[in-house]
Amino acid sequence: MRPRSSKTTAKTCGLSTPETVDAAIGGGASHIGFVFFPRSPRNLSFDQAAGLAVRVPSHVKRVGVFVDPDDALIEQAIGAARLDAVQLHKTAPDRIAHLRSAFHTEIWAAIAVKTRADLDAAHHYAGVAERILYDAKTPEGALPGGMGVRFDWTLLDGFRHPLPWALSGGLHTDNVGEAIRRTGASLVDASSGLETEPGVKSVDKITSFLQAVAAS
Ligand SMILES: O=C(O)c1ccccc1N[C@@H]1O[C@H](COP(=O)(O)O)[C@@H](O)[C@H]1O
Repeated sequence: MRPRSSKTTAKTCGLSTPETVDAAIGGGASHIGFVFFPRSPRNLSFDQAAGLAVRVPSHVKRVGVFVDPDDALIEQAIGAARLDAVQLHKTAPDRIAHLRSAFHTEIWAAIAVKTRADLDAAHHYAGVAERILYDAKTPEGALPGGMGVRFDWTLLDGFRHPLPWALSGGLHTDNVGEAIRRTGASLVDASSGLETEPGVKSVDKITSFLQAVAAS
């Protein structure tokens, strides 16, 4: 059991319809994630992202999810979806430093976690990212996120976080309360746990997830 200084907030990720964006906003999500990765079943075109982004009020932050993106993708996505932050998977610290100085945007560095040693990568992002996202390591060849895989939350026990952080990987309505109590996360992030099939978000699952976070 870990102490928390304030209520936990939630990012609902991989949204692709107006109904699910509205459900996330109405349910109290602090962040909404839009995926820009062609291999993902949640990938958005710039036009789709622009249409969804206009529904999001300013108190809810728009986060773009990328896998080692090139500059052109980031630039177009930031413009289309009016992103407040970018979440970068499999992106080296020097590359992140470049993107940060080129685009002056808030950066979340995703760390893939399976063992305690994996956490040490977080230290390489101090000074170049605003937040670490601890996500589960997925199987070789699979998408680096959005797979519903969780990691052993006890690995975070006693770890000295170099930056503000968020917890993700396999979270859903039935385990998010325990995840928050166990880790003390102040921000949690879920994607596939809010779906009926890959890429198809459920309004009911989004609503119950956000209720579980609020009740924790
Ligand atoms: O959601 C995706 O398709 C995705 C693709 C590539 C990188 C990250 C992706 N999603 C992120 O993965 C984590 C965990 O997802 P899940 O809850 O385990 O399904 C989450 O942060 C998503 O933003």
